Amino acid sequence: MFPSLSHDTSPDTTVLASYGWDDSWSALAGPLAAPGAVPGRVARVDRGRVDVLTGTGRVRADSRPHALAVGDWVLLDGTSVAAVLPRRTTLARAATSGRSEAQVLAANVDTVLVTVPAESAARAGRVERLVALAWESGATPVVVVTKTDRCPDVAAVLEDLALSAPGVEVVAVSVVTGDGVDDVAAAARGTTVLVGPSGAGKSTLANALLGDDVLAVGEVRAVDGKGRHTTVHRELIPLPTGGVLVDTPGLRAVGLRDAAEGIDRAFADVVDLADGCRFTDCAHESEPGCAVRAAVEGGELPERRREAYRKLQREDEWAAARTDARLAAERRGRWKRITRDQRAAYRARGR
Ligand SMILES: Nc1nc2c(ncn2[C@@H]2O[C@H](COP(=O)(O)OP(=O)(O)OP(=O)(O)O)[C@@H](O)[C@H]2O)c(=O)[nH]1
Ligand SMILES: [Zn+2]
Repeated sequence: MFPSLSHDTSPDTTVLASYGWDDSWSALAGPLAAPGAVPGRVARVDRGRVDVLTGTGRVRADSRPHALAVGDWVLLDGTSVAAVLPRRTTLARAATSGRSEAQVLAANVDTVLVTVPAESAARAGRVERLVALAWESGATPVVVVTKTDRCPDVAAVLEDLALSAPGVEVVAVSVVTGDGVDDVAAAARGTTVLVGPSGAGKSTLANALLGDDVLAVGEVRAVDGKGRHTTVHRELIPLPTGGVLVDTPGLRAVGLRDAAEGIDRAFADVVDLADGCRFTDCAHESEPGCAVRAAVEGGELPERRREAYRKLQREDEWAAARTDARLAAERRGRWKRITRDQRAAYRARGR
């Protein structure tokens, strides 16, 4: 009933596959399917409405009551979302502007390309934060050093970053010379997002990855289901080298939230050392028998790594406390309502 890749090579399936549809999505969709349901991927989210890319074109659909994100796979019943397939990964950040919930930036992302301009790569703090965010989401981070044409000693930058992102692939690219564009394309496995500070070269790199399909920044040519070229917003774009690029605005500065595991993975070197601390809840500040501080003093661990780890942990704990405070306030509110309702019921009975 659903386009399955191994058995069906119709144009619809080919188009759907270019958005990332595969046999495992098809298997997940099966049990949720009502007759006539059409699978598609969310490319754009507005209030209560979504743009869904299906095998036969773009459909504007009513998403209520689902809370959808770019990258979600859904089943459409006409122009309404009948079902949402379970997410493989969820890229979320702490919401800004005083709200304490997380904000889902994209769903089902496989690869997070963390861009850092070669000239400012020494400020690795941002890289560490974004690598932690990527690990936490369930995706695989790749560090991309951009604008290498402007940097006299790329090798030193790469060496430095390897310390800031242990176990993470690091690639170097210059869109000016073209060096490394193929490496980035190869690293962009599955559904990919580009994250990093403003001016890091994300849009330029996206255009380079998209090759000839590019019209201008903000617009690309895409082939619709009928084989026509149409201009679409660049939210979810098939890459000519395979994979899909998701453009998520607002992925420059991110706050971490509920990201303890992601942080630990991004700081695997520090966590390894922490196994040797005397206290299991050691904060690596002034506790006796701290193996992390001993490693810093012995020159095995850069002090900035210890500091960066603590900083992200504190931030994450603070976000968690804020969430707890909100939940507590909600509980209080609910309790007030319950007692008020009870009193009202009591009075009503007494009459
Ligand atoms: N020298 C050099 N300049 C580059 C390279 N890639 C991008 N740039 C320039 O860097 C500037 C910023 O590039 P963008 O692609 O707009 O950066 P961005 O990360 O998308 O920035 P935001 O949209 O603000 O997040 C532009 O002037 C680009 O032309 C490169 O490989 N080498
Ligand atoms: Zn310690």
